[in-house]
Amino acid sequence: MASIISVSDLSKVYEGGFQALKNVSLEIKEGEILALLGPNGAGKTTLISTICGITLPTSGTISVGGFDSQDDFRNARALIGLVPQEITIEPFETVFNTVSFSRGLFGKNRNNAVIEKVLRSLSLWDKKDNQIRTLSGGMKRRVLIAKALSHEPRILFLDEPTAGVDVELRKDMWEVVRQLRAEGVTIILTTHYIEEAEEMADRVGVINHGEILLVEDKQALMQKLGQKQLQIELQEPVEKLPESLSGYRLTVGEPKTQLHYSYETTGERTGITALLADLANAGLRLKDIETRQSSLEEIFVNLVKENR
Ligand SMILES: Nc1ncnc2c1ncn2[C@@H]1O[C@H](COP(=O)(O)OP(=O)(O)OP(=O)(O)O)[C@@H](O)[C@H]1O
Repeated sequence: MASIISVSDLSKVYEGGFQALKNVSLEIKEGEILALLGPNGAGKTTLISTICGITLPTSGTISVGGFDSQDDFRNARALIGLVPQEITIEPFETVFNTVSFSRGLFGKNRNNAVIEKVLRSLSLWDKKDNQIRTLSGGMKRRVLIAKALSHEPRILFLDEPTAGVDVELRKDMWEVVRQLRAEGVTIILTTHYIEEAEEMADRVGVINHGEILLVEDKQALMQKLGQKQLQIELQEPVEKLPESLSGYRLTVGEPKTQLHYSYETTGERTGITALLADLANAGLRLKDIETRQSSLEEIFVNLVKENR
């Protein structure tokens, strides 16, 4: 697949001297969904804003559909729809007019058929005459997407599309994104949620402290990230594990009533069923069990170790 966006050696130092991006290079392929995963302050929004030409780079270049993001700003920007993190829409305007007005901002002629198609695809058509202030939070987010799509961009940026959104609505948003991809739109979304990246993306880029740590196919990355821990609470403390359990990746924790077992979520077998049976056979009585996923922070620590 050809690149639709090429970011090359991009750095951004904000006024005041803070360096938010450090020599970022990134190729975004036409038609893919790329998730940018990173903790707060990693530089995700800065990267998006710079690609969209809203923030000026300190050094480096960006090409969008072959247009330089600075020298050819208008042509580059016309290819992009941007859905910002915050909801900023005129409360008393109707849905239809809001979206139609956005199209005009890109110098495109009024085209009711396009606006209708966009609103229908986002299940907003029956709300077209409603004032924005009467919509639910989820619908307002859809209006933001509709605005971003009003000028028929080939690329859509979604900055944390599901932050603060309930589970049901999050799934809805995922469906909308999938549909857009099926229509050939290239989608870049930022997220804190591994689950979201796992669900949506073709490729995942991990960004931390202004640096891209890696960009990989989702499957390959999930294999790396797919470690979980089973924490077992025993009724009585153990000093040493019985010999019959030596085949398991099992360690005694602190206090000694705790056992830790780590396993691959992506593997065919987790070994949990056999482990629990063998614990019972060894006479160890369980009080409680709990599982936990490696946190983003732990994953980053591991990635940083691996990548330096
Ligand atoms: N206009 C600005 N001036 C100075 N520093 C800024 C400015 N905008 C962002 N920063 C800093 O740059 C860093 C990266 O911010 P950015 O918003 O890109 O992160 P992010 O990954 O999008 O975070 P979040 O997940 O919280 O949205 C942060 O430390 C932030 O404080």
